[in-house]
Amino acid sequence: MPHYSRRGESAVNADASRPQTSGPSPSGDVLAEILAAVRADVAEREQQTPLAQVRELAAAAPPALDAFASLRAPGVGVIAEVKRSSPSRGQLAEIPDPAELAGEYAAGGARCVSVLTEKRFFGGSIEDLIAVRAAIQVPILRKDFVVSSYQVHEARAHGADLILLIVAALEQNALVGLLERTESLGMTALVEVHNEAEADRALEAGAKVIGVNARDLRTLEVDPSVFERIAPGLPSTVVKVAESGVRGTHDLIRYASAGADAVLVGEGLVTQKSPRDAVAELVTAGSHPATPRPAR
Ligand SMILES: O=P(O)(O)OC[C@@H](O)[C@@H](O)c1c[nH]c2ccccc12
Repeated sequence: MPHYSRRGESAVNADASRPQTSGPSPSGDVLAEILAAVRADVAEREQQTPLAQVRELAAAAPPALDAFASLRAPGVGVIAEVKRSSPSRGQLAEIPDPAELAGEYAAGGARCVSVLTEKRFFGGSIEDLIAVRAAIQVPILRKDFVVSSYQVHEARAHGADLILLIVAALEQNALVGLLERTESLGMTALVEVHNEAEADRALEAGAKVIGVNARDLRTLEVDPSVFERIAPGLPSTVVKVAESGVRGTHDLIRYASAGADAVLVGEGLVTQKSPRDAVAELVTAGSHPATPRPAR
């Protein structure tokens, strides 16, 4: 399988379009840099709203929607992402009204809507999550770098149904604890992996939904063959999500034929004139995959 990378996606080219807020990575490990910033931001929010208060808000929130059931429905689901910028691509879209964009995604048939809430590198916020929750009824993924249970309660308090847990960002006991916390609040965890060792850790932790990210969060390089390598080794009971690098229906079909139950798409949607039509096109391609899907 040839190495597959798109123009402008290599770590070298990516540096030129980094947002001002992040700057070049001094360590060469973008994930470590993001995690340090996220820890500082969480500590600051916790000063303002203590954990006890966020727990109460989470307990009082309307119950989470069953994202697991949505993702298991027939056909390849589309998780459409509200994504303003990224460390690899700089600013992608302004998105002045994330609720409106989410409404377009839902109207186009998105199975779930992902909201990036990380501020410094992705230009998101909890306010985006709140606004999107008020606008749509489909399950919502809080997309962030979750390192503490504070963020899990915070997500639930503001209406998230799904949470991203990145294996590369967490020690195994932290991963297990956060997964349990997510499920105890009625939410689903999308557990993200990028290689076989991480996939093993996700399964050991009890992940029911596994996302294979084609982008290496340390170097930001995208290689869609990573999904084709890892997905066949996952049990058929696990919902498989292919993350990153979907720019059109051919990418969805490629992931579908490797066993994807859903694809997570950011850049390929936010840069479109009609995000609704772009989602609908992917949804249609996913409901009649050209290649037969492997039996489950
Ligand atoms: O814009 P893309 O190539 O469609 O990628 C979307 C999504 O996979 C990407 O935003 C993502 C996957 N895992 C993450 C973890 C953190 C931040 C972002 C991500």
